[in-house]
Amino acid sequence: VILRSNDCGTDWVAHSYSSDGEELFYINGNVVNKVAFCEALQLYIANGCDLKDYFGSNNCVMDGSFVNLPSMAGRKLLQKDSSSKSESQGVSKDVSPKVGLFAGGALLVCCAVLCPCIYGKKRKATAHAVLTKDPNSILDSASSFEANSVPEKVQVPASPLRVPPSPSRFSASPKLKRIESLHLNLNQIARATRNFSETLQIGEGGFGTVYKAQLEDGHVVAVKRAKREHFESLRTEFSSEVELLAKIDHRNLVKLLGYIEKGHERLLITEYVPNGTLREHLDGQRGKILDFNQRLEIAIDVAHGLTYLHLYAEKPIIHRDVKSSNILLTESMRAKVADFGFARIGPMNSDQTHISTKVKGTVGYLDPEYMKTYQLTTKSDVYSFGILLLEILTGRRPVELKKTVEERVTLRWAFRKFNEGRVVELVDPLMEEAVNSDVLMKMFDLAFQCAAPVRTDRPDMKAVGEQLWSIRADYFKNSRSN
Ligand SMILES: Nc1ncnc2c1ncn2[C@@H]1O[C@H](COP(=O)(O)OP(=O)(O)OP(=O)(O)O)[C@@H](O)[C@H]1O
Repeated sequence: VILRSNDCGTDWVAHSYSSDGEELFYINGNVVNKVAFCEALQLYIANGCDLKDYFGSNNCVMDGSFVNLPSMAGRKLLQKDSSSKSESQGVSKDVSPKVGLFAGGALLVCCAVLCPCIYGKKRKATAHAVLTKDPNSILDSASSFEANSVPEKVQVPASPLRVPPSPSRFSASPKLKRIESLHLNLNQIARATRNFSETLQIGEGGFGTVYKAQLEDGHVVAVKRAKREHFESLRTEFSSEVELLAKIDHRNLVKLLGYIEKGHERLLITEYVPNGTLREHLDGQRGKILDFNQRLEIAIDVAHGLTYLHLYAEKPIIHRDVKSSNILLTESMRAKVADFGFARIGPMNSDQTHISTKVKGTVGYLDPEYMKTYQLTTKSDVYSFGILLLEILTGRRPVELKKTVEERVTLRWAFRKFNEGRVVELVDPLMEEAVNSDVLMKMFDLAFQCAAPVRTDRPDMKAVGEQLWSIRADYFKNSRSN
């Protein structure tokens, strides 16, 4: 089996058997051990390379769980310029510059499923209402989900513990593009959007209006034009991190291409993703209803995008607004995580467990521990991912306002049914396919692990991706045997 990586340049990996049946693993023609081979594969995948079919075939699974590898090496190594390849871990030095950079952990975390507690606050308001919030009143707020409409974004005052961003550990990254590389100016964008013509509007969010624009070189991009009330938060919260976000390049993350700040205009230019949001697909607004396999693939894509942000970006990045309307789909139904408006750099030192910051995000997806303590970690994204996974499986929104009180909060409703063994009843009724109940149990179990009320009970995003891969393998095994 020779596997070429299209997305990761010319490196290739291969797997075969010797004449006496022993497994052999190669990276660029060099024999390596299985651990090094699997590390390389995992990091290929974490970097957005397309080796899924191979990886899904369980070649990197030993005794039912992924090989246990040293964790956290990947990000450190990704910062190095390609000349410093000798620091690769587990892969022999002369293997490949790129594969040499790949190393990472794969820890299958099996957390107990804890009864999820729901915290939230809802008010009739526009999507971006700013709330002033007493951190002690979070528990009370659960009941105020009643009688309201769309999820709203939340901001609360900063905690006095707020820590200023630490200086970059890896300031020089010569390989990475700088944001200026797009060289766009306001006039070009005005032309490309035909002066922000209504006919080119593709969406409206709390942040502003989104346009589809064709640049002079033919590239189609999305342009987000900020509303004036967000100028201040753009300046303080976002522009300092724009450069960092612009360096991120992963197939499951919407690429930020540029940011223009001039006069009364604040524009974000991003990759254009043509096939609508995950929420629109779940609502049946985009034609064919997603089948189970597509839902599983979307969950895996999102897990990969978030793993990249948490572990492999130049600095750990916390998205803070993971939700179905921020997942965009391509024509081939690949998912990309969008909307980095709230993204923050996470803890930089190993002795720092969290950063303290304002609570931001969308009600229904917000980590209750972060809401209570203002302590933000990558596990807040894991919580939101858990809620998203429930949405993907059930088709429901995190809060279903038209349902009875007992059924209103999807996490509570699903957890109760799950514990009663009624998992099949949880599945999106629009999806007609009958999915094996063991596979469903594992998916829901994973969603509840992610949405555990305490962050230490949640797996990290990398482990979530691995569990999804293993569920995918089970799903295919079951589909084949039926
Ligand atoms: N890069 C993109 N490519 C294609 N369509 C996009 C892109 N970004 C946004 N859109 C479209 O524009 C809509 C509004 O996006 P935006 O991110 O501003 O708001 P939102 O995420 O829906 O809401 P909010 O930001 O208030 O949470 C999206 O729902 C989507 O349909």
